[in-house]
Amino acid sequence: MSVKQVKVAVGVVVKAGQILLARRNLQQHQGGKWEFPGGKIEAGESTPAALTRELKEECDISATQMQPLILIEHDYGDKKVSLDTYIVSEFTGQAKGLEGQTIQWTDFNRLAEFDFPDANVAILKALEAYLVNE
Ligand SMILES: Nc1nc2c([nH]c(=O)n2[C@H]2C[C@H](O)[C@@H](COP(=O)(O)OP(=O)(O)OP(=O)(O)O)O2)c(=O)[nH]1
Ligand SMILES: [Mg+2]
Repeated sequence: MSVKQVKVAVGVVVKAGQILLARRNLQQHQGGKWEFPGGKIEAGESTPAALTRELKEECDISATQMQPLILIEHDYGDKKVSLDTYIVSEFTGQAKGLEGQTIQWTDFNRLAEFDFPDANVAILKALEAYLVNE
């Protein structure tokens, strides 16, 4: 049996204390859940390059500053993911959902109200620690 494994670049985009969320389309893996924008890293591509490309493709923003937050390995059973997660602290452009997905800016302290994929629990913990020390 082959289990799909993908390397994903994930961006926690922060602006004026708010965080950018996108809702995964229903037909996707983990469909209907909220996520931090991002996508698969292509062969030979660095994580920052992949994240910059995905943020432009999905949300129409150009990231200009990012730093690593945490690398999460998670097994969903039907798919294994490695989420190389960065904080995107500066960007240009105005975010919009270019792939039909709903996007939303939210305060950090309201993130618990959103239904995220299981792998994101560890991202939220790391983000809390990051924001406390900022
Ligand atoms: N972008 C993103 N993906 C996440 C998060 N949490 C989480 O478990 N994932 C998982 C869901 C997917 O299995 C994978 C992201 O893949 P993707 O967005 O590039 O791929 P996709 O499902 O849209 O598939 P594709 O059509 O692009 O091939 O990582 C998150 O916060 N952001
Ligand atoms: Mg994606």
